[in-house]
Amino acid sequence: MSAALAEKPHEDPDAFKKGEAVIIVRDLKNGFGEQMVHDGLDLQVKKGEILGVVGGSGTGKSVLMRSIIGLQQPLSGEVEVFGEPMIGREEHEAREIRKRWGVLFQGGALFSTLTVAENVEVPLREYYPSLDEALLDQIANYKVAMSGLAPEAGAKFPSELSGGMRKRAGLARSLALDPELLFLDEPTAGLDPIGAAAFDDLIKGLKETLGLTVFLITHDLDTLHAICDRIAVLADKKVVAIGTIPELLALDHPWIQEYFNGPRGRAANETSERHAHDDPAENQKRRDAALNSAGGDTVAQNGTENPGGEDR
Ligand SMILES: Nc1ncnc2c1ncn2[C@@H]1O[C@H](COP(=O)(O)OP(=O)(O)OP(=O)(O)O)[C@@H](O)[C@H]1O
Repeated sequence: MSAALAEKPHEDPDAFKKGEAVIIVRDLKNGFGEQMVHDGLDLQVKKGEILGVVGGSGTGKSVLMRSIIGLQQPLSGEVEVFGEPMIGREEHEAREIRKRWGVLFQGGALFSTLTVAENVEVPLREYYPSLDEALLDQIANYKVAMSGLAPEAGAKFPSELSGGMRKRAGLARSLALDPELLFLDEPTAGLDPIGAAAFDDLIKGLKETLGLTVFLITHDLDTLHAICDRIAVLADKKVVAIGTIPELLALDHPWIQEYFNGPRGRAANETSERHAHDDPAENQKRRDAALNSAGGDTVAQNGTENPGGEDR
């Protein structure tokens, strides 16, 4: 689908064939008191894609995610996930749909009095109360490993983790129920560049191996270049454009031009072009090295904080 400035109130409802769109948002309106956050927002997320959601601070990216997952009651509009209407559903119906997605909130949103493994077990206990303790532990350990944490991390409390480890622990919990769809709210915010690149690789790897669809809110230009299939731009209370980076760059929209063509945007583009010409084996080595030096494993093994790097 090519990028288009959404001058009309509704995105093309036939943009994807039936069943191809995992999320459909139509004519969404959200507001708080006098302030309208969304006014006629349309969006479709295609099965199997990583959709990056960008926009200036306060444009309503998190409110959009909260509306889709049912934590924010919109003023009006429609939200469909997996072909199921979400607004006004009975709790027991919504629960069955919720089971099919995982969410990583900005700070990880871990329970501070539970260990990482116990945090991962929370959704398992909620949805499968008859699972025995041994199986719960086994599943939790598996999810901890999938998230790139060392086995020792499962027994740690969130306060004993670095920022990078907390993100991975939150990711482990979001994977607990084998989701088809992942919501990630600024997953690389606050990570040093190496840790952020390793996290990007982890998400991309999970998407490819598990066939996940990913709704990814981010400000991180490197993430957009490295792993997003398409990008939706929020501005003026709606999705003003959606497409690949080259498609967005072809648009004459001041925020888009400033964002992708400003100094940071150009630097991210150059980095991604450089990596596109890398040898795949070298890329793998780079990823392994990044993973080993990222906050995650290092901290899990020696219990010390990730030696600081600047946030990206
Ligand atoms: N519960 C709430 N009550 C009142 N206003 C809210 C509430 N939640 C969000 N808002 C307002 O809605 C607007 C959009 O917030 P949101 O958190 O979605 O922005 P965002 O695009 O995710 O921003 P950022 O990039 O800074 O995280 C903001 O002006 C915010 O103050």
